[in-house]
Amino acid sequence: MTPLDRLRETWRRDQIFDFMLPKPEFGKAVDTSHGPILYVEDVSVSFDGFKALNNLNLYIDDGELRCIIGPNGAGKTTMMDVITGKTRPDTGSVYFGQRIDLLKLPEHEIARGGIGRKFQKPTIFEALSVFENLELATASDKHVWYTLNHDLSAEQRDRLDEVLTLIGLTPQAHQDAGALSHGQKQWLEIGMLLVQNPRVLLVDEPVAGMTGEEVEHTARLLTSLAGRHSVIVVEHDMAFVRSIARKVTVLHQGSVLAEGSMDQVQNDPRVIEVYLGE
Ligand SMILES: Nc1ncnc2c1ncn2[C@@H]1O[C@H](COP(=O)(O)OP(=O)(O)OP(=O)(O)O)[C@@H](O)[C@H]1O
Repeated sequence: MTPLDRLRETWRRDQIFDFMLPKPEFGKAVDTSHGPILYVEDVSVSFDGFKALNNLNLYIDDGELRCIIGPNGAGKTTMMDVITGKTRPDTGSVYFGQRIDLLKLPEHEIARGGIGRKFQKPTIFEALSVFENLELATASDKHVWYTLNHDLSAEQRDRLDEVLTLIGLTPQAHQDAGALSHGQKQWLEIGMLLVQNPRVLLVDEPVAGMTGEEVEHTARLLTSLAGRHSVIVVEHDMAFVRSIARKVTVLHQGSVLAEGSMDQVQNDPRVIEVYLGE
């Protein structure tokens, strides 16, 4: 890639990344004194009369790792869309901690305010290095050229180094992100969310298309995040879910069908009938 291509790529304007938008101040005000960090209560969403979510109730505790499974069309993506403000429910309430009503906030404020979402397809800057991608995601001034030409504070640099170690990409820090493997790109994108210190991370099918080794690395990464972040993982790969699961929620027809340990839900006859017996 020539320097001119690199410049063009850096100035690419076909995507607005959440991290380019201003950061609202409510992140630290999230009240988790009663345990949950997310309250999804009696939420229903209809598309042309079809109920994608049907009185869904879901509570995620501060710092927990929750796996969400369920057959195609169960409402998993719609649930994430509601939490992140992409879809507004017909009825119900969604709170971030006890006080912050997510239904009153636009999507970008939810993202910048502490609820990060990792889509299946990575959206990294391929022409920039791994480090520069993280640097951009960290920055408070979102003008790309400004960010890449101004020094990080010692604290920001420490956080970046910490995240590089966490995602296992320290040796690749100065490689172009475009040259990374599929799995490494996914970890970089998780890293770009982590440098913003989200309270909640929603991760959609993180291991799709990964090699066995990459799957293992992803399992270690996601389990290491629990405690400091609340992590919600939507995944169809049952071996992977088993390897990371503490508590599992099974969605079916827009509602919670079962919830509990992996062993409990795997042995639940209703779950076997609608999902695991497929
Ligand atoms: N924008 C939309 N317009 C109409 N129907 C929709 C829309 N979005 C989702 N649906 C429908 O709502 C239902 C729930 O979809 P959703 O994508 O949430 O399920 P899912 O559990 O994520 O499925 P998958 O595992 O296949 O990703 C499906 O029947 C889907 O076709």
